[in-house]
Amino acid sequence: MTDLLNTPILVLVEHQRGDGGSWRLTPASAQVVSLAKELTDGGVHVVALPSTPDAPALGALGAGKILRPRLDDLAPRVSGVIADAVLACIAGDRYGAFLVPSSYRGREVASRVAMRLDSGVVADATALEVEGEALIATTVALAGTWTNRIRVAGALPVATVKTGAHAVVPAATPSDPVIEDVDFEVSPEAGAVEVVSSTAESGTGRVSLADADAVVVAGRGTNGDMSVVNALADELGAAVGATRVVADEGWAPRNLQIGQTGANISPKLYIGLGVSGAIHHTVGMQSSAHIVAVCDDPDAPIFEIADFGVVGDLFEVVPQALEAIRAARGEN
Ligand SMILES: Cc1cc2nc3c(=O)[nH]c(=O)nc-3n(C[C@H](O)[C@H](O)[C@H](O)COP(=O)(O)OP(=O)(O)OC[C@H]3O[C@@H](n4cnc5c(N)ncnc54)[C@H](O)[C@@H]3O)c2cc1C
Repeated sequence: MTDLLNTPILVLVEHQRGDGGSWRLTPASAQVVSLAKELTDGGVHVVALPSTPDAPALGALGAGKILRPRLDDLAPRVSGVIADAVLACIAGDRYGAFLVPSSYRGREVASRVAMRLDSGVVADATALEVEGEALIATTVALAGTWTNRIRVAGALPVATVKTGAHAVVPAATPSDPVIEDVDFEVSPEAGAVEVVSSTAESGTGRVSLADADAVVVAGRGTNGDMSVVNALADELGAAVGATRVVADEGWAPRNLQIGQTGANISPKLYIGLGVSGAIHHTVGMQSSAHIVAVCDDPDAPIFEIADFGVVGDLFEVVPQALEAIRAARGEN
């Protein structure tokens, strides 16, 4: 059981467009708000960027206040602009910590905010607790062989939290969060960045890598045949990921690459198909809760971190697995 802070925690939350075009709180943000609630009895305030934030979802999680920076025509894609907005929000109260989901932009904003406040920052925390009045972050390193507990010091401890590090926990008493508009000045360095163009990636129709509870990952062993990977992902409602080899070969888009030079994921379930488990890949998935591997090489390093491994040809194993899943669901 963690000690508690007695000051509010500020969380920068992310939204995505839902059905009908309204802004919906992302699952990763809901997880961080739930985690923050367990670390303080001073309440949780959030910084939300859309003009119509998802107040019902934030209320269900017990957030007390929604701070809405006046972005007007400023670009929310520029991390310097968001850091300026967050700093203005922080100035309005005495916060005990600032937390952000571990997205690419989240890490950038967190480090900018920490630098401007001369505070410590930890990226990709898999757990947070309070000891006395100190925030302690847990991170994993070196292919999951090391766990670090790091005390985050400074005026306002800052941490980015990995997706899947905490469950979404509805508040015992839902709130009706107050929405407060916050004016802020854009710093010269943020103002010096201009978004020239911005193009939405065409959706795959699947859940995104960042928000997925389950991810099926294609390795070189697929030899470019993504059909089994897609079939298993669709059966499980999972996202599809890829190793760098698969992205390099053009068998999957680059934004699906997981690892040192790709995305960092920690879903409840990771399934690697024809993935050897090179360290450059495993650094990006080693904190997944359950790791399943199908690979024909019994000496592949993926089996050292797998909870469940099958040594075999993925083109024989996956169809059998699909049949078994459908039979268990009574679909056959
Ligand atoms: C600086 C740097 C950064 C890198 N960044 C990344 C990164 O971000 N992400 C990343 O993934 N990699 C990265 N890499 C590359 C990384 O080192 C590995 O080369 C890569 O992860 C290997 O991908 P793989 O597992 O798909 O292929 P392989 O290592 O070739 O493994 C394929 C496995 O599939 C097995 N197999 C073959 N056929 C079948 C079959 N029919 N059924 C079952 N199993 C089969 C093989 O036996 C083998 O074990 C980086 C490398 C460098 C140098």
